Amino acid sequence: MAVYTDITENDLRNFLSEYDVGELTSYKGIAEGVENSNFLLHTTKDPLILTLYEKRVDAGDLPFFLGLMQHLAQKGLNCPLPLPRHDGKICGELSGRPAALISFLEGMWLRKPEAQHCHAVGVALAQMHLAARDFSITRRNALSVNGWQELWAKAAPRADEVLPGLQQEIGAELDYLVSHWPQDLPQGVIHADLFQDNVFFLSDRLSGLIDFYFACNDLLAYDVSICLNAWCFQPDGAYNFAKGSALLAGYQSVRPLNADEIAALPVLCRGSALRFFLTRLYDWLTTPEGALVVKKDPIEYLRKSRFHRAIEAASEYGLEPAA
Ligand SMILES: Nc1ncnc2c1ncn2[C@@H]1O[C@H](COP(=O)(O)OP(=O)(O)O)[C@@H](O)[C@H]1O
Ligand SMILES: N[C@@H](CCOP(=O)(O)O)C(=O)O
Repeated sequence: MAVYTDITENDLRNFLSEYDVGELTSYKGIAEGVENSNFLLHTTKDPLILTLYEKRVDAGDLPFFLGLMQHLAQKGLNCPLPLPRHDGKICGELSGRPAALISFLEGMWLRKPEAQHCHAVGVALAQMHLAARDFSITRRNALSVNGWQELWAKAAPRADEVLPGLQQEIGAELDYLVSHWPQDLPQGVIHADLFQDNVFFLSDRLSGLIDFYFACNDLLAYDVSICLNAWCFQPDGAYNFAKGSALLAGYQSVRPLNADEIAALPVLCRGSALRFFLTRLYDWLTTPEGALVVKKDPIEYLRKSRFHRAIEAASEYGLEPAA
């Protein structure tokens, strides 16, 4: 459960008095998510999500995140819409944290997605990339190669506590990525965390995307690699070629990858596997016992990283040859 900051009913009512959202009838902490504290609010009007932004979210980035959601929604993408306060601002403060109200999105995330869902995710990711092309604010990816090095510097001394030999293995992988990371691929705004829990479906239809709090400007194909890692492996760790193929075909049906992006896919997948390994490892080592959050397993992403190191060409991910 991710509720790091608790709120009192009184403070919440004061916070809500800045908005035109009706009267609060109930609220509860949401037992999902890792990064921020989320609450589901019921009011005499529509249900709402209240988010209190926690450690990895810099308050200075909120205009980017919340503005991006507004921009994407205006372009027809189904994502939560931040609500404006009476003074026009879309962010306030609650229990000492920056806080915002966003619209409630109907749908459920899929525990066992199939290839058809992966296809829909590929389509939605490419649509997001295109819809964000004229978004005017930019944000550097704080969790790209430099950010990985910073995280690793903090986690490396204790890495072998998690698995003997990790310090040597990850050090070598990071060195490889630093010297092979692609620079000249198409860039734009990426979601950067489009995992299963951030994509809602109603029945088999994709109904919306949430959680734009890692979004940033980076290589568009890197976002594809994040989705391959998040959506296309089986619980036993095996890569699912049919899902990978479907996700890539869905993406390419909206935004075809160019030859350089295709050639770079294996190294991008190595990078995104390492990125999630490192944040999970850091959290694994630093989250206090008893915190109300389910820690995610770094070793899942170590296995994915190893898998990608053995890949020689993007076709092994299920990429259809160009027509
Ligand atoms: N706009 C929304 N509509 C409906 N549910 C939401 C919405 N935003 C968040 N949630 C719920 O809260 C959970 C955690 O949200 P998320 O943004 O992923 O948190 P975190 O940033 O902490 O990872 C989601 O899995 C979902 O259940
Ligand atoms: N997707 C990341 C963790 C971030 O969690 P989210 O709830 O914000 O998606 C991971 O799996 O490591």
